[in-house]
Amino acid sequence: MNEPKEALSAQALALIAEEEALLGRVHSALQATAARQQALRGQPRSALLERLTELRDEATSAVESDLPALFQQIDNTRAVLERDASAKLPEPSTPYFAHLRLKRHEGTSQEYLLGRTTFTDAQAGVRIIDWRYAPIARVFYGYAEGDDYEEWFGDRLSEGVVEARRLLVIERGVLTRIRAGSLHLERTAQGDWREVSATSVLSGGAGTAVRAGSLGVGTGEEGRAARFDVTAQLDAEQFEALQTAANEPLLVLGSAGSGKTTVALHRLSKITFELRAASLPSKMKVIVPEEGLARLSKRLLAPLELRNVSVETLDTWAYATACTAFGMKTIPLSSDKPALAARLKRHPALKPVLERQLGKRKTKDPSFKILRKRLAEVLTDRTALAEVIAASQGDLPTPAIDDTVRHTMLQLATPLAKELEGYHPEALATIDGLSVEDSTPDALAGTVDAEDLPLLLYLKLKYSELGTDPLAHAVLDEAEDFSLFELSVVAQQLGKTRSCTLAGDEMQQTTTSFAGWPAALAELGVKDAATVRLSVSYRCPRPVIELARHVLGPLAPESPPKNARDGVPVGFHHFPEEAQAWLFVRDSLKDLLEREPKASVAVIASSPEAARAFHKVVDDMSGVRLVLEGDFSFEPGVDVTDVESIKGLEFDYVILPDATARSWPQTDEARRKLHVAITRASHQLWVISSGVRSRLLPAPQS
Ligand SMILES: Nc1ncnc2c1ncn2[C@@H]1O[C@H](COP(=O)(O)OP(=O)(O)OP(=O)(O)O)[C@@H](O)[C@H]1O
Repeated sequence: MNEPKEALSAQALALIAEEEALLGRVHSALQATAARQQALRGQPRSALLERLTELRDEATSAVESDLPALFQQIDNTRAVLERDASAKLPEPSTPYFAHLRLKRHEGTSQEYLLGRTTFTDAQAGVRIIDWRYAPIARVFYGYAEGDDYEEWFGDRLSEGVVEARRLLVIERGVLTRIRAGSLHLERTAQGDWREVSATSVLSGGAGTAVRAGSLGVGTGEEGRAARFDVTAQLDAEQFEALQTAANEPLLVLGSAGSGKTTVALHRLSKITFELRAASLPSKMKVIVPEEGLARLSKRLLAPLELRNVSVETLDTWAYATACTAFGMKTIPLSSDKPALAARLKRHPALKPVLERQLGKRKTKDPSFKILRKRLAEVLTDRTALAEVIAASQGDLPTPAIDDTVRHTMLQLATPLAKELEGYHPEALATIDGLSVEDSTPDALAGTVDAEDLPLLLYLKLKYSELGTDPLAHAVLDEAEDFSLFELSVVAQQLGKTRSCTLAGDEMQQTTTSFAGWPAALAELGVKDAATVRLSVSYRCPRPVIELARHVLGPLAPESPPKNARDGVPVGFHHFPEEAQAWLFVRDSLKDLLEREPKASVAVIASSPEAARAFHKVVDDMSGVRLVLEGDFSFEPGVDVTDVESIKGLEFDYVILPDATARSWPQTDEARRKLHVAITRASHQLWVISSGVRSRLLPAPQS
């Protein structure tokens, strides 16, 4: 629980009074403007000008007592003339998220509120500026309260002191939180204000030291306070990254939870605003590797007023692009494929082999059928595949050759349905009602894998164009998981536009596709992209970051992220048997859900099979969901999921239920995946093991 302090200081009381009065002024000004817009909507500009002249004439001959009312009418009419009567006003429920007061050296003070819609009412002393383009926003993001600032706005130098810099939460029109430097105030459910201590805010609400042995730091209690808008919290490094020109490519790097997605999506918002084309969102695309992150990105885009931007997973994007490029309504996809073949098809080592094998073949605009046949020739050529394995330098094992050849041969077979054409349906009826080829190797006949689509598109590009609509900007999040083939197709969609944002972290690659940033940028045609490296870790507390670095071992970057906040120690729990371990987790989850019904918890297993097995232990508990296809609801409760589904996501609590040597062996791939799972925790992490503990974890302390 956040313990209220006894009584508020005079400084805190003055601050609350000032901010509440300011919000009151903003609401009145917005209400008055909305009423004026309503009253004058539909009136032609000429009528307004005429009315203004009349009022001025009246004022010259009016008696003194009538003057205030006349001046008021003049002001109103002028305000409407200056402001388009249909111009969008800030949303009164959340009109702004920050307050800045600057005292210039020459002595004048000026107040600015930061929001998403510009609004000025000079008479009421209200000025809301748009964080995306107002030059003064640079002062807000670049300086702290009390700092001297010095900024050039055009050719004018502005100097002074940042007198006030406050983050605010306004919920349904009510001010509920204020943060001014180290002073943090919160409105209680009863409507009073209390001061919250900095440590309790950082640790998620509990404010008391929590033993590693108990799960729960109070983060998901009833009545958890709304968060400050992340737009208000962007740090100077992140804000600077957003200043990259709209038509330039940008690579955003940084450790897990450093704000790469945040920067990429805010850049999208800024570019949309700068280009100011109403139809633009349809030409913007966010592409991410997995469904879970696609869903999260959509949620994050909503408050940035980018609901219409298309967010696609690599698979859905490749499928839609292939359908358009090959003029097909549907493409039959296999429902089952060997993991090793899928890895081979994404590996950069395949590219030179594919190019060499197919480079000699000249055909003008080959069809899907022809390209598929040519690709299959390579994928069934054992000598060519052996070259790919050798060039992968240990990333791909030799059995990948057999798996790929066998699988491709099955896909090349004529579908049984086609062979059986002409037979009477009754002769083909099966006992279980399924089609004759279902669940047999024949089910693969005539299909392609999702991984084949980028390869086929890449091959098509060798001979012709894609024929898809050009993109104005593309965000590629978790870009370390994009294959060179996918990047080359995105490059074609961007065309001459080089406007794109790649966000990534080489430590988080969970597939075999990463070829290194220089190769990725070259494939995308943006070798010279500006690169920013975000250095502050926001999501994870220090104990979690330390464990994540330990797990990476020799792969860990030299310097740890900066400014990690303190947090609860990681809980390590070892049991002789899995059954005991899981019963212990079940009881802990039950207890946690009772105490903190608003908490978000992820149980992240090493594989979908392990997630399914664990789920059986808790499937009778309400608020527990098995999520294996990325269909996260982001509701409070427990998501039982696997490591392949959670890239880019975050949860209050994370439990790793199978931290065994078998699930997490000493390989680079396991190190990176375990690191991804660990860094999803924003408050507390539990690592559960049974039998032989994973050697990637620190030795238990005796
Ligand atoms: N400047 C900031 N101040 C406070 N919180 C921030 C800031 N920047 C980002 N965050 C928060 O940190 C968390 C992680 O941000 P984000 O998901 O953008 O990181 P990421 O680098 O993309 O993570 P990952 O590598 O796991 O994909 C989010 O909750 C986000 O709102």
